[in-house]
Amino acid sequence: MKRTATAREGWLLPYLRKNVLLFSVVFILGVFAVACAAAMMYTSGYLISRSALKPENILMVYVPIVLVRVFGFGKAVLQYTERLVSHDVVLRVIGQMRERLYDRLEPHAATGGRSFQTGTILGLLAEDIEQLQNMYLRFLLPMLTGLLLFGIGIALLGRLDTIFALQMGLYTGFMAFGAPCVVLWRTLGRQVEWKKARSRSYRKLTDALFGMTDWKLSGRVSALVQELNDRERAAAQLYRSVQRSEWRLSLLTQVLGGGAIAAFTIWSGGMATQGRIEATAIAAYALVAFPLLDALIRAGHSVTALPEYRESLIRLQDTEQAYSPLAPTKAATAESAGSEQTASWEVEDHYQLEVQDGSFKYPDSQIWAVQNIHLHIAPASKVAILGRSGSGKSTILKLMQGLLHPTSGTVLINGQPIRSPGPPAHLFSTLNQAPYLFDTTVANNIRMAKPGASDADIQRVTRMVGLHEQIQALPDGYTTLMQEAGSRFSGGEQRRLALARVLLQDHPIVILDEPAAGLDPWTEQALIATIMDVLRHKTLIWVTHHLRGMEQMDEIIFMEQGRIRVRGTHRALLESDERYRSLYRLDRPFSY
Ligand SMILES: Nc1ncnc2c1ncn2[C@@H]1O[C@H](COP(=O)(O)OP(=O)(O)OP(=O)(O)O)[C@@H](O)[C@H]1O
Repeated sequence: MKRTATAREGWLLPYLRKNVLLFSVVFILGVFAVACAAAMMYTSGYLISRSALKPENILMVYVPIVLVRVFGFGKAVLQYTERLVSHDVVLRVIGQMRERLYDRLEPHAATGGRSFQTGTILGLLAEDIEQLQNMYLRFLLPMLTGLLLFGIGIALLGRLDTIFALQMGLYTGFMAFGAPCVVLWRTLGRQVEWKKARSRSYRKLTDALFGMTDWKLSGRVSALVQELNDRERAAAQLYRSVQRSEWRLSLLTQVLGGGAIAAFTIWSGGMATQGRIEATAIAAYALVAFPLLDALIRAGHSVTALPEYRESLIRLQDTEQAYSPLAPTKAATAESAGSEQTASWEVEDHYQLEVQDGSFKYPDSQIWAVQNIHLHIAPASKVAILGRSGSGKSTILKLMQGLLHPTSGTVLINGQPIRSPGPPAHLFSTLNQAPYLFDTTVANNIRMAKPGASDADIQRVTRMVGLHEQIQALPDGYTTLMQEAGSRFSGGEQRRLALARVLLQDHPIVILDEPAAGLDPWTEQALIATIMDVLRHKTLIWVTHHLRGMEQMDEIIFMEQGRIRVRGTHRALLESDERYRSLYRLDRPFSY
């Protein structure tokens, strides 16, 4: 519920609200730091003028001397503290944002995800969220400080000379905000284009890295490098053009700032001539403008980066939406409305999965991915889902895990309809054909499934999957480094290590997504035998194209174009279904 509200409010407000106290402290520190700088310049100006009048006694300028030191010291301390607190709070916020995005993406990673583009995701996690850090540090906080000081400065000046205050208000207002807005308007298109080019570059680069072997085999690496270079160059050209506009803006504001100082000096000279201020205050008025104008210019400049922040925000919101579980059916929503009782899967040990007349259509598709599915998977039962590519096997898995919600019909766990954000992650483990082994020790690779697991726990599961002796024989036993992507282990051994992870996790339902694909028949047979043996007490849902091991399943479901074509035990299907029989013959030519 809380998560949904956060998603609705976007990526800025919830974090501002959550850390309002710390943000207020940063804002107050920022204002006081500039105020201290202004006070130091004012007293310095006064001190210079007073000293020029040759005071008879040093004691006559003693107080301004002390004040200059106090303000100078105060400014440094306040600025340092403001940086410290602001970075602390912003880094916390960035951490929370990355966690939020990760939570959204993680469930989809387990099942392959929807249009999962690693480059886009890396770009989001690294660059876009980083941009939002700047949004707080370089835009929001300086802008608030700048506006407040601008208001106070003009109001104080207005007490001395209303006309001059109005003129300066308009002049500095144009300098600080008007000129950057003009530059923003002129560079808007190029900024958006640059941001998109960067994002495309990220995508292309990660795509190229993943397919590097194929690029090498096709002998086209130099063409790829050339294309990547061209993209980078085009993006850099756009960036340079935006930068040039910003440098011009910088020059313009510095010149206008110089004009403001000159105007102040002339005005304060006039005021002193009229006897409305002391002559010693002329320099003070001229100097006090420096830090104030500086804060104002910084605030104004931050406006030019707004399109970048906006692009990052849009991309984050789009990704969050694309990876959120799709809206539950009206029936499921009505059933769950107002019921705050604990879902039964949170309290029971045995899990029963049901799909009642489930159908699903992807939002951008005209055809049903699955239609009128009825399934009942009892605790510890073994069910295989077979079918050609595109027949709807993965969609059923996603429906059962709550990653998708049926367009019509219901999915239940222990009699409770699954509703957003889906059943807890500790219900399902997945064993697939490409487990990733990280470049750390063998023990750590297994322990990642359950971070607190002891060495004895790890050895128990490696014994179960038949790898203990082999691991012990490695140069450093369980602390041997895995080497890149587990290259010291064969394909079959890598799957066994992944099976050890699944055993350590000890979740009640295990999804086997072609875990033996690509292995030779003997290794495949041995692996399947181990899987069936060590996971015999768990619910198994096995998605496969092959029929090896089907004898051991309680039910085989044969999918075709999103529907269940036939179902039954291996023996029953062999007897009754010609298609299944011929497939079995093809798959296992020597055993039938
Ligand atoms: N994100 C998506 N958007 C639109 N259509 C989709 C999407 N994912 C799958 N489909 C379509 O839904 C149907 C079922 O796809 P699904 O991935 O469930 O099949 P599958 O049996 O798991 O295939 P495979 O064995 O190749 O993984 C297919 O027609 C597929 O094109």
